[in-house]
Amino acid sequence: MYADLGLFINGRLVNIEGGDRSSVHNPANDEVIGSFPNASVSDLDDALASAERAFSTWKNSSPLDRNAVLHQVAMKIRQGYEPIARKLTLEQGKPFAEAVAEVLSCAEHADWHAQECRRIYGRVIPARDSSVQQVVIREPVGVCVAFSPWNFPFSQAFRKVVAAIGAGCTLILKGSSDTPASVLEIAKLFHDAGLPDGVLNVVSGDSSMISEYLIASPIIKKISFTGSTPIGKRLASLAGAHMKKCSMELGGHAPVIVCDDADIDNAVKRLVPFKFRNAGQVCISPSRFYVQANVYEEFLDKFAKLASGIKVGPGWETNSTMGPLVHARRIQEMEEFVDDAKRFGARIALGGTRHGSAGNYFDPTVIADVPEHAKLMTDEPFGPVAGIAPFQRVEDAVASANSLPYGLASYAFTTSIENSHFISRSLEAGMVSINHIGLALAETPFGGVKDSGYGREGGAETFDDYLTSKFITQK
Ligand SMILES: NC(=O)C1=CN([C@@H]2O[C@H](COP(=O)(O)OP(=O)(O)OC[C@H]3O[C@@H](n4cnc5c(N)ncnc54)[C@H](OP(=O)(O)O)[C@@H]3O)[C@@H](O)[C@H]2O)C=CC1
Ligand SMILES: O=C(O)CCCCC(=O)O
Repeated sequence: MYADLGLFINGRLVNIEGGDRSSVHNPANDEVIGSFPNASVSDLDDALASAERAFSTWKNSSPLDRNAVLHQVAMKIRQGYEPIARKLTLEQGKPFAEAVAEVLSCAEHADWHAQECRRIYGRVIPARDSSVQQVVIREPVGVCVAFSPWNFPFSQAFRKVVAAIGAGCTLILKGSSDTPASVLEIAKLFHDAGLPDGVLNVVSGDSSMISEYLIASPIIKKISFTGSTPIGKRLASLAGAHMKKCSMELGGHAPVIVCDDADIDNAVKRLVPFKFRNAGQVCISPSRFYVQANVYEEFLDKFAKLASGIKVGPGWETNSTMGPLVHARRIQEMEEFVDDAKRFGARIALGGTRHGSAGNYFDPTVIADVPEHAKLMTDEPFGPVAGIAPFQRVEDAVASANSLPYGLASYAFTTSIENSHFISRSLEAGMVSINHIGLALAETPFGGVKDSGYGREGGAETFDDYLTSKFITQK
């Protein structure tokens, strides 16, 4: 259990008990572990007023002050990550070691944004007339709203928080109803680090009501969403209707191209842990494996063998290397992927069924000879299921990789410079990782193309969506 949760508005935790509340369940055993308040319109108005009031000051804050708060948060994370990680595992299910890694990665995001927020440069444009001065300054867009997902409930919210407040914006943050405690921990960290009241506010409750109400508010100038493509399209159309800036980090269905000149052992060693990390509930999880025909059986055997060593169990058990799926409906979805692949003649090389009868556990699953038109090769599994298919020519594998409307992460393993250049330049994706897994670092841009969304989090681009350029010319 964890203490009952509240809303965090204007620097205070409110609605901690009573009122309209919803329960939070432990995905490992479906036990109730806590509850959170369902924000009312009045609560949302309080959050809007708080963020708007705070923006009038925070927009003019010194980069040194923002730098100090962000570095202080990084320090607090490194000192106090364990209880946060325990709550994360309790509500999301991932192994404790993964939860610790997720929380600690945010200390790096905080440090990166502390450094970068001092480099939000404008520019002077040489004028045609020497008596004229022309400058471009970059200003924070205003009050923002962010919706973060349940799969990385701390880090995916945190990345939005550090970008918004580092740019001088203020923020209303809503996490997933499956994992509400993690985002509240972020608000407490920033409050304790000296972030002024109202710069960061956290609400919870009915996501549809909250997003429709906040996005329509004239106080909100920008939205950021991480989640499914269907919901992303719905929110982007709402943002469009109200002319709000928008950044979307949506679904993916990451292709992996393994060429016959690849180091197969290296590929297997890196891909198996990353495929089954967080039970595959990762938007950049490798999920469509295209393996060149003459190394296909070798790769398949080694991949399935290494995956068979994964220990499925509760995240708090030290020997668990894969936890449950976040909610029960995902079990049914995994079963549909397996049944559909079998109907199309695919071969189950490992797993294929739920694990046990209690908790949302599904066995690590490897399915071979999956045809292009099978559901597993067209729809994002977002679970511990890998679809593998052979290819003859590298061009054919790239064509298959690009055949879906997704374009988030992509991977390739090859020792050929020619293959590496062709693949990395031809893949329609926001991110390409070759011969290793090197994405989602604080200093590198994270985001997609096509139906995987737009905008970037992290890297030198991280503040772009929270700033606007103002051109000033003076004679
Ligand atoms: N890109 C990513 O990192 C993520 C992608 N996904 C995608 O979502 C799919 C399944 O996850 P699932 O949770 O069922 O997906 P949903 O699209 O139902 O929910 C994803 C997230 O969006 C929020 N949400 C749902 N409706 C709205 C709304 N109208 N306004 C604002 N927020 C909303 C949810 O919050 P709440 O739970 O409170 O309703 C949840 O946090 C996966 O297949 C994957 O493609 C999911 C998580 C992360
Ligand atoms: O699935 C997502 O929401 C983002 C994945 C981030 C992975 C990471 O931080 O390592």
